[in-house]
Amino acid sequence: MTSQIPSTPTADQIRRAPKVLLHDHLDGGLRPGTIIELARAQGYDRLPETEPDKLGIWFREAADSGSLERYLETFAHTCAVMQTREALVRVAAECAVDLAEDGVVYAEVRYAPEQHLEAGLTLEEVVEAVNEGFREGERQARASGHRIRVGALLTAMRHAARALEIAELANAYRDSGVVGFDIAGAEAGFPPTRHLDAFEYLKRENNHFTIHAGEAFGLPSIWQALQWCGADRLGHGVRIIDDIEVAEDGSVSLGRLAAYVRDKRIPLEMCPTSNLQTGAAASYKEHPIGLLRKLHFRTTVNTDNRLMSGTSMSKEFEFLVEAFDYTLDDMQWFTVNAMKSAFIPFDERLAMINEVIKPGYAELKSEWLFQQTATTSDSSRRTG
Ligand SMILES: O=c1[nH]cnc2c1ncn2[C@H]1C[C@H](O)[C@@H](CO)O1
Ligand SMILES: [Zn+2]
Repeated sequence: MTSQIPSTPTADQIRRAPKVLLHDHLDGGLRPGTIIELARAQGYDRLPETEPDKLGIWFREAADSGSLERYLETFAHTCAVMQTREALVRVAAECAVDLAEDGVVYAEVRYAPEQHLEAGLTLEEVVEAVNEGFREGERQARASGHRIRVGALLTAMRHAARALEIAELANAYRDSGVVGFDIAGAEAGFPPTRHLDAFEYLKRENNHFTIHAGEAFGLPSIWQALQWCGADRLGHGVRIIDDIEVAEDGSVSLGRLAAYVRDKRIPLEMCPTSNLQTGAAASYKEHPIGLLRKLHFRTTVNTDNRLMSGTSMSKEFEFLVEAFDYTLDDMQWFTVNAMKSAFIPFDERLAMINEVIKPGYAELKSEWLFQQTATTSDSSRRTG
């Protein structure tokens, strides 16, 4: 019999637990201090604050608008300072280091190369700079005792018309650090089928892609992403809840689309705090991830934009532990789900699960078991 560890993990255990992150934007995760330094060095004078703590708060509050469109406006400042090779290398390296220090062992970090061309870089130079930064960050993390592997996802902006070009770029770099493709940006009015040529190209190339869908717009967006475009995963996908009915007696019935998503094991890249900010969910307790996890959808936990949401993988798990009483077993379930859904080869995913994730959780659980015996024998000595 496998034991179910009932304890609520502490913040320290959550941080030390191995975590896997599939949905994190490079331009949504800069350190506030880095933005300020890069802005000074580059003569960018439009930052709303020039002191790191205040700038961090400004991003969070500005992103707290309840609207995806207003949330996205804040990226003008981060993209503005990510236009040179040096800036991109630095931001990518710091991203890998910050994730590793937070206990993330595998991450797929996305960005839109087309948003980093203003100072004259080519698309290829952008990809190479970010790759160099990720490799540098992995090295720095290893030197300070953390292990992380970071793959890049290339995003095309859904309001623009460069998706095929970016898909070709992702394909060209698939053996050099880029593990897949994505589309992002305002969802309403920009359905995924606008970029069908890019998705069809990637399918012909046997390549992988995820699509932001079912975040600000509902079921039609998810349906198109899966049934027209053939997405391997859904970015957010939170609105799949609109196709699930819970009756007063607690019985649950799934519509055809929700059943398809669950039965086909389509990974949902859920980002709770981001969803609260853009109005896709009202509170952590009411976030659909609770029900979706119970119903065995292939749910994963993600950060989306650590800067705009003032979050980290550990914080997202802390919020969920608080809202749903999750245990280390639940955390491991989400983490294994995420690793299974990654875009790297199957044998490498399996090795991460068996050699890194499971042993990491086993160690944390064994600490808990020893604490239990210590507490029990202490109290039996006292009472005996
Ligand atoms: O949650 C999101 N939904 C849609 N688009 C997003 C989200 N977070 C970030 N983006 C956009 C803004 C970034 O500039 C772009 C590439 O990372 O992706
Ligand atoms: Zn996103």
